[in-house]
Parts: sequence; C-alpha cells; structure tokens
Amino acid sequence: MQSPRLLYRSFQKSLSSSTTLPCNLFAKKKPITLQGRVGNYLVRDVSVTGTMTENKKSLYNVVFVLGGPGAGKGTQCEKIQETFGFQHLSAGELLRQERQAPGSQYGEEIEGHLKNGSIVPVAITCSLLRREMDNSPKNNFLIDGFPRNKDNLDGWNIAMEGVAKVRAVLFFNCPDDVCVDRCMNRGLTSGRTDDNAESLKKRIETYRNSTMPIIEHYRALNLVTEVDGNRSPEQVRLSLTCPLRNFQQFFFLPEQAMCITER
Ligand SMILES: Nc1ncnc2c1ncn2[C@@H]1O[C@H](COP(=O)(O)OP(=O)(O)OP(=O)(O)O)[C@@H](O)[C@H]1O
Ligand SMILES: Nc1ccn([C@H]2C[C@H](O)[C@@H](COP(=O)(O)O)O2)c(=O)n1
Repeated sequence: MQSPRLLYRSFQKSLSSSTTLPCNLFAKKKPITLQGRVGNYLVRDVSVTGTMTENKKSLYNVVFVLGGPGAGKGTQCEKIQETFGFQHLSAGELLRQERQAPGSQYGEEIEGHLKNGSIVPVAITCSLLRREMDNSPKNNFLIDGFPRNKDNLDGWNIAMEGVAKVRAVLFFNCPDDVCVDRCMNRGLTSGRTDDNAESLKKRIETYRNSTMPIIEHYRALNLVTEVDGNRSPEQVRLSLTCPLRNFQQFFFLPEQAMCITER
C-alpha cells in the first residue's frame, strides 16, 4: 500500500496537470474543496487558499484540547508540542496574560470571569488566539481549553472560516474529584486566583453544563479522540502517541490537507 504522503503527491500532480478551475476561484481567499481519486482511494477535502501554483500557506490545522479543569490538558500539550510539530496555545493562559497586560481594556472583564469560573466572550479569546496563530511560524496548533461553550464555538466558526480548520478534538476525560484535587494542589504554588474550592465548584459546573455539549457536538462529527486522563502523566502521554501519529500522517501535510478513505 502506498503511504498517504505518496498518495497525496500523486493527487497533487494529477490536479496540476488535469484540473481546470475557474480563475475567479483562485482570486478569492476563501477555501475551495476538491475531490479526486488516486488508485483505490478517494482523496477529498483538500483546502486551498490562494493559487495552487504559488504554494501559499494553507489553512491553519487545529486540534482542540478539551476536558475538565485539571484533567491534564496543559501538561500533555507541553509534552507533545515539539515531538509532533504543533504550537500549543492555551486559551486560559492567553487570557491570564491579557489580564496582566498594562493598559489592556479587557483586564477587568477577564478577571471577573476568571474569578467566577465563567467564560470570557469569544471576541476577546478568539482574537488572542488569532494573533498568536498569525505570529507563529507553525501551521499546526493544539488549542487547549477552547471552545468552552456555544458562544466560543459560534464565534470561532464565524471568525475562522477560511482561516483555520479543526482536524480533531482531544478529550481528556477525568473524574471531577480527581480534577479538583489536582487543581487544589496546583493552587499551592500556581498563584492562579481560580485554583480554590469556590472557583473550582463553578468551573466544574461550567465544564459540565457548557463544555460537555461542545465535546458532544464534535463527537457527533466524528472528530473526538477520548483519552483517559485519570492515569499517570506518562501513561497518558503514551496513550496519545498513536492518535497523534495518525493526525500527523493524515492531516498535517505541508501545504494542503487531505483525507483518504478506501473505495
Ligand atoms: N496525569 C496526571 N496525574 C497527576 N497529576 C497530573 C496529571 N496531569 C497533570 N497533573 C497535575 O495536575 C495539575 C493540573 O494539570 P494541568 O494544568 O495540565 O491541567 P489542565 O487540564 O490544563 O487544567 P486547567 O484547565 O485548569 O488549566 C498540575 O499541577 C499538573 O502537574
Ligand atoms: N475559552 C476559554 C478558556 C478559558 N477561559 C477562562 C475561564 C477559565 O476558568 C479560565 C482558566 O482556563 P484554563 O487555564 O483552566 O483552561 O480561563 C475562558 O473564559 N474561555
């Protein structure tokens, strides 16, 4: 069997030699979807921005990382980002930095949400994420702690259409009591104003009521890889290797992305 990369290359060749696409499609920045066959495989969902011949930077590839507070998202993202060629962006961390930024017009608003365990409006969070993505040399992003509710999801879908594509969602499943214990321990040294019993009660509530429906939304789209977060960090890391290799192989090709299914 040919490797996905080789299949992809032959698909690219077949496109440039035989596919005629209207010029005005190339003129637009919006992505277009192409489909074709290579051998016994159907290659689809090739997203193109700009001209194919100019080899422009394609859509950002995104893996969302979700789970309860303390489920281990940040710990694992830090471990895997280098090995698998991602940049890790933590929505919570970006918000904490913005809250501290001198002269930020959003500082107080963010602080209120962090203390309450409620979710900051998407316009703020999404623009912080977008700024990091645009300034990064990377094209593949692990976005940790986003989208946390329907407002996040809807805002992202509008703002990122034609800019980023969600390839997969990693869901760290971990019992609430374990999550709370971990955050309380972290609170002894983290300096985080929300690692305390009162904020955690609200954060767990927000996770159950607002974030779980988002995970279910992506599960219905077949994008969710669920990970048992209630194990040692090393066991969790090992269990991620295989799914991440698959993402890397199938989704994160240099200029464009593809999906291959057997005929
Ligand atoms: N598998 C694990 N077993 C035990 N402790 C862990 C594990 N993973 C992470 N921790 C510890 O639990 C705490 C929370 O981990 P981490 O910050 O990765 O969680 P998170 O899901 O990113 O949390 P949050 O969403 O609140 O930022 C940290 O102190 C971390 O060292
Ligand atoms: N999409 C997001 C992500 C985070 N926040 C706020 C609210 C969270 O309680 C807090 C901490 O996030 P964490 O570091 O636990 O991922 O940040 C938000 O409003 N919207």
